[in-house]
Amino acid sequence: MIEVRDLSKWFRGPDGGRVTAVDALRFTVRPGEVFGLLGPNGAGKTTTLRMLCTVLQPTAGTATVAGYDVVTQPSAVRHHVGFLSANTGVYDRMTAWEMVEYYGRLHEVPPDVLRPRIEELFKTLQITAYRDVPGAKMSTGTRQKVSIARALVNDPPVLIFDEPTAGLDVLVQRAVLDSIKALRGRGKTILFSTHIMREVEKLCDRVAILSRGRLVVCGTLDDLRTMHNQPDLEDLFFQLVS
Ligand SMILES: Nc1ncnc2c1ncn2[C@@H]1O[C@H](COP(=O)(O)OP(=O)(O)OP(=O)(O)O)[C@@H](O)[C@H]1O
Repeated sequence: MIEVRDLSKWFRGPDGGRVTAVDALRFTVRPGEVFGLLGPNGAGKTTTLRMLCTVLQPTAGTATVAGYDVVTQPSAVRHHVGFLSANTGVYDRMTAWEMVEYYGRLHEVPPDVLRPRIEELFKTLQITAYRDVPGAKMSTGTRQKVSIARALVNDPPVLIFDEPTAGLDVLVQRAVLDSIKALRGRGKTILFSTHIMREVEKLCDRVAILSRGRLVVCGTLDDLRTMHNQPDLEDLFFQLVS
């Protein structure tokens, strides 16, 4: 479960003024649900996800992830969340296996559990052939799949993905989306940001649309279409954020 209550983040802008990146956000993501965060560039999606992963400190408000407070219990949050972004680090000199194993050890996964789990993840993500290939020699798609394996290695209950399919070809995109669906089937709480409406339509149980740091609307796609009398998601998005 993810619970976000009046979460805000301000930055100091280049002119010394205040930039409100995230403004009093409120939403809940439940186990077994895929929740999509949509919004134009600069809407505050990445800042929100980074606060939930404890990479950034909120300026105001509260958030809990898997029942742990992001400000007062950051290390417990990190143990219960798998985070993935388009540029999650894959080290050039480590092989796929070494990298995922390293993160498993960091998360204190017992050795007898770790090996079969990595084997299973590599099989599901179809990267077994790359287990001994170093990061420097991997394609973008393979690097992203290794990052997914890394995010899942400790089997966290909550997954936070920032534009997980950015820059990937359609085959890898589909593999990533299928993995997300399978994770939902296992009762994971999944929050992800995207610009791709097709992904949202295929995957999201509920969405929140952000604009200039504020939540403009939140609900199921059917709710939003009915509420705004607009069957086309892209047109609806345009109507709400422009
Ligand atoms: N470290 C920072 N210092 C100052 N301003 C920042 C910082 N990080 C983000 N911002 C500002 O906060 C706002 C929200 O940025 P954020 O990256 O969260 O948006 P986003 O919705 O993820 O955009 P995109 O879709 O382009 O990734 C923007 O105005 C951005 O310029």
